[in-house]
Amino acid sequence: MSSNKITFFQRFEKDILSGAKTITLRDASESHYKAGQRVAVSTYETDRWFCDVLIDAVECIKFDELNQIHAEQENMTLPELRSVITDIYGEIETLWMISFHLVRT
Ligand SMILES: CC(=O)Nc1ccn([C@H]2C[C@H](O)[C@@H](CO)O2)c(=O)n1
Repeated sequence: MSSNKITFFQRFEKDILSGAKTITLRDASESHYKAGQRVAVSTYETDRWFCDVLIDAVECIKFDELNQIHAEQENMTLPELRSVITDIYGEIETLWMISFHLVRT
């Protein structure tokens, strides 16, 4: 089912609001977002809304294909990014890269 909402861990809020983070990598359960869709963003921990984003693209990517560019788009180092993903999803092969930009209101 399509959803006009996405959550992020609170620790990423600043990076999203500053524009430093422009992608997020999710599992198949969040592969339903579509380019052009406006999505409300809230914290995972308390469901507090903090911005809207516009989805630019949703692309399938393998964990082993993650590179320095993806890390920069996540505002992390590549080892940090790999570690964050493994902490959240365990050993995962297929990810969905959701590219987005902030809607300034
Ligand atoms: C519930 C859930 O899975 N929430 C998530 C998943 C991922 N993220 C962030 C963490 C990294 O920056 C990227 C890569 O997965 O996306 C998140 O904030 N919340």
